[in-house]
Amino acid sequence: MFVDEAKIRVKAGNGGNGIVAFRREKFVPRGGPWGGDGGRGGDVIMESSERHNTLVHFRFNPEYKAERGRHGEGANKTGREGVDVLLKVPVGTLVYDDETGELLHEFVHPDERIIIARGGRGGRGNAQFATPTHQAPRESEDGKIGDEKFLRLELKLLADVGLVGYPNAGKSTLISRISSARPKIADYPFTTLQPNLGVVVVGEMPHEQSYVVADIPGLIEGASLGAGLGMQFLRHVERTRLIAHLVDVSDASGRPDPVQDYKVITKELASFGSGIEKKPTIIVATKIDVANPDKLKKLTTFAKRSKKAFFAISAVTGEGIEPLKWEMAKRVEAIRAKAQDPVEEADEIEAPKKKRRAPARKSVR
Ligand SMILES: Nc1nc2c(ncn2[C@@H]2O[C@H](COP(=O)(O)OP(=O)(O)OP(=O)(O)O)[C@@H](O)[C@H]2O)c(=O)[nH]1
Ligand SMILES: [Mg+2]
Repeated sequence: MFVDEAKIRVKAGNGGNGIVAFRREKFVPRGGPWGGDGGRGGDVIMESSERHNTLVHFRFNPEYKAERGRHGEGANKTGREGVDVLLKVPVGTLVYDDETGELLHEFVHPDERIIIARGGRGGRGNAQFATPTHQAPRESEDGKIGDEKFLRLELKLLADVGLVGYPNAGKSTLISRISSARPKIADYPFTTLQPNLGVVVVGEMPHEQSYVVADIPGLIEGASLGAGLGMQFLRHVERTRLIAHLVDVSDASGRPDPVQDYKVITKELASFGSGIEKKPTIIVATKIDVANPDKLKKLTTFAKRSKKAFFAISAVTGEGIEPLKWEMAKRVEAIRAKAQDPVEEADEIEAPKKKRRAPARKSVR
């Protein structure tokens, strides 16, 4: 099970206090009460977005506070409302109350919005307490406390990029170089028996981007007919946005022609029948530290002719790894942005209202 998790604290703004004030002007000898109400505290809002696919940004920054409402002012002026805080979460995120374990919300669609912590209401100023028999009230209310919650966010990871290729092509080695996944790596085929998912982060906070890469067992000729192991795992790359097709250009592959290798695997992908072979694909030549120059040249030429993006990497020297990492980020981002074109208006869903924890305090001055 590939689950991303983050724990955060959210605090909505407290309401501003209402105040006690009386009108005092030169030609108005007994001015009435005119203390304004406090402003409402800001809410903490969560919204699902297709731009995010992991929760890593919450692990960098686990605390979110909305602004408090300003206190009321004289002349019956209501205090300014606190500014809300908006947290973007990936579609599929589950939000739990970390203290009770209760599931508060599941984001199913893009652009769903909930108030996860509600700002406190502003307190009333003394102007609001005036009645015909009580014309100079000296009472006002304090603002109410904004909600505070400890949340656990959970997300089942879906891969953005699928690594495919023959066994031993270097798929697991690549994922271990670019993410924190630590799969088993060995120089025999079918080392990977289970798919591995890794979260790749590029750039610095707050401009970082992250995406999920899936490393699956190698494919071989005849995989679609049941040879090897890889086919049953192709469903993990069925929904990815991008394929990185790794081709070994060293002599370690034991096969003479990398272009032929590429074609064989592509044919197997096509036999799976869900259009994986038609996904945007980057061709990646691997093991260039020990490349057979003829093989590398042949694959390079082929990629150029077929107008496919092409990268050559070595997991041993690190050559080409950074550019590939960024290119994948760029493409994933572009495909996400495209997918995000508004298709339908999502409903606004509000979190169930919760009882206020702090009762209104009435201050008499
Ligand atoms: N010289 C060199 N060896 C590499 C490179 N990348 C991977 N290898 C070696 O190639 C062998 C296979 O690497 P893996 O990453 O396990 O290959 P895989 O594609 O995950 O293989 P399967 O899991 O069997 O499909 C290992 O011995 C790695 O050390 C590289 O860039 N240069
Ligand atoms: Mg592997």
